[in-house]
This record gives sequence, structure tokens and C-alpha cells, in this order.
Amino acid sequence: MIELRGLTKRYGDRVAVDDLTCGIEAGRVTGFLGPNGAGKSTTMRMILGLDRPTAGSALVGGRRYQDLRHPLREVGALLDARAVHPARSARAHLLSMARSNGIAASRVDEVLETVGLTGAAGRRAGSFSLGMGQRLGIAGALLGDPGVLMFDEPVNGLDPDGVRWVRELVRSLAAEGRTVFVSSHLMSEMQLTADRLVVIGKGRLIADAPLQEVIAGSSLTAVRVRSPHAADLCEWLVSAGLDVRRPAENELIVTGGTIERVGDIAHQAGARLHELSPREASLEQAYQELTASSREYDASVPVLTTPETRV
Ligand SMILES: Nc1ncnc2c1ncn2[C@@H]1O[C@H](COP(=O)(O)OP(=O)(O)OP(=O)(O)O)[C@@H](O)[C@H]1O
Repeated sequence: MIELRGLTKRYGDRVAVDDLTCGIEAGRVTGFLGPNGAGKSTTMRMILGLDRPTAGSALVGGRRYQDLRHPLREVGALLDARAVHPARSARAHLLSMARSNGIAASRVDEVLETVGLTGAAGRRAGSFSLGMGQRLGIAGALLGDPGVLMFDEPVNGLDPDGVRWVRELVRSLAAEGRTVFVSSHLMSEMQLTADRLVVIGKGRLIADAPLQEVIAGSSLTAVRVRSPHAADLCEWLVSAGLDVRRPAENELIVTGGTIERVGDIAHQAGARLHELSPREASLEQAYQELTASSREYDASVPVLTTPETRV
């Protein structure tokens, strides 16, 4: 369990992390999302004691990282895969980490095997591709068999097989009861990986909720209705306070109500239905809406919705 309480970091007059309070629980994958410069890496660095909070605290299992007796056995992290001495072999790098943390040397070969680097263990880390470097970073995070794992952009540079491998690894670590906190800009991947999301923008908490709740909160999550009585039904739905669009003669897109409610209203209206189906937004769409006002570096944002007639 990771607990952030009023966590704040200022660099001069720039607030990188602003009064962040949330808990990252064990046994699930928590995705950490936010636009560039939102403060994700700074938050992770503070959890790992690499940056000092200006105010507030970041606790791992109830203690500050600096107070953990065997940090690598309690928290494993991949922050920057390039932070490896380029002349050292992968095995030598992991052995030195193991030695300084009282971890058995036999564990090195286990994690090399887990990440698929056994065959490259003797090669200089400096000769590694971006994806191999990521795998080595993940091996380092797993070395102490810790209960808490943090991965900053773990799929960066990985090919599709590597991306799937990270997804399965991360999910299995959570299934074993560990706390897994993962940042990523790849929303489609997060949608497949995360159970819960913490979303920040300009250092502030925007959302801390289950993935499905974040998606359900999108204005694009809706109920699609097809009915020969669409015009009448539309009036009923609007009078019930729901938001209705009518993209085609016999089709309605309803937001603001559950599928059960829309079905009940159709029944009351005596409208025959040819379709009543949920239309779920993607995480990408929900994320775009959530963070629209918190992007620090905003190029023109592509339109994600097709324009429809609003009733
Ligand atoms: N050492 C530092 N000195 C000054 N400002 C910093 C420092 N580290 C981070 N910042 C600033 O703090 C803010 C948050 O940066 P951070 O790297 O934590 O964001 P991020 O969410 O990880 O971004 P990205 O998705 O681009 O990696 C940014 O405005 C950044 O410029």
C-alpha cells in the first residue's frame, strides 16, 4: 500500500505536485495518468525518497522510503531504464544491486529468466536496445521480490510482444497481492492493464477511481436506442432529464441515465424498440475529457467525436 497525504513539491515558484492525497492499494494494478509535465515522475521520485516533498508525505506500508530497512525488498521500481552503467553487464548490474541490499545472488538469475534476458546476461548494458534496457530495469525492480512495485512508462520502446508481456507480468504481480503502480501515456494499454486509475493534471488530483467508473463518467458513454418511435421517445427521455442526441431518424444516443432507466422510460412511452445497447467510451476519450483543461503543452487536439445533431 502506498499512501500520499497532501504530497506537494515546488521547484522555485513552479508547483510540480500540488497537495496530492490518495491511496494505492495492494492486489490491483493502479494506473497513473496525466499529461506531460503533470507531475507523475516527481510523485514517484518522492515515493522512492529521491526527491524531498516540500509538504505532505508519501508512505510505503506506513513508512517513509528512507525509513525502510531493506528498501529493495519492500519497493521495486523502474523509473529510468537508462540509469545503468553502460560498461557493466546486465548480470553484474543486478549482482551489485543484490549485494548492496542483502539479496541472494541466486535471485539474479531468476529475474533475468523472468524478463527474458538470460541469453544476454553477459552483454554490456550499454549495447542493449531500448526494449532490452526496459526489461533490465524491470528485472531490477523485481530483484528483491517486493510487495510494492512502481513502473514509470514500462512499455516505452517495447515491441507488441513486449507490451503484452509487461501487461501480463503487471497483472500477475497484482494477482499475487502486490501493490502495482504504473504510469503510462498509452491509454489503450492502460485500459487493458489497470483496475483503478489515479489521474493528475498540473500536479493536482483529477480522478481516483476504478477504471470502469472513469469510463462511465465520459460524456461519450451512452445508451444507443433504435426505435420507429424515436421522435416521441426522445421527448419522454428529455422530460426525464436525460441528454439525448438523434444522429438518425430512428436512432437516439442517450447520456445521463443507465440502460435500465432508458428501457423503463421506453416502456412507459409505449415505444417499440429495435435496439437498446450500451455504448462505452474508450479510456482515451474519457481521459481526453478529464484532462482537457490541465494540459501544459497543448497542440491542437484532434476531434474524437463525430459531430451529431443535439436535440
Ligand atoms: N528537477 C526539477 N527542477 C525543476 N522543475 C522540475 C524538476 N523536475 C520536474 N520539474 C517540473 O515539474 C513538473 C512535473 O514534471 P514531471 O516530470 O514529474 O511530470 P510527468 O508527469 O512525469 O511528465 P512526463 O509525462 O512528460 O514524463 C514539470 O513542469 C517539470 O518541468
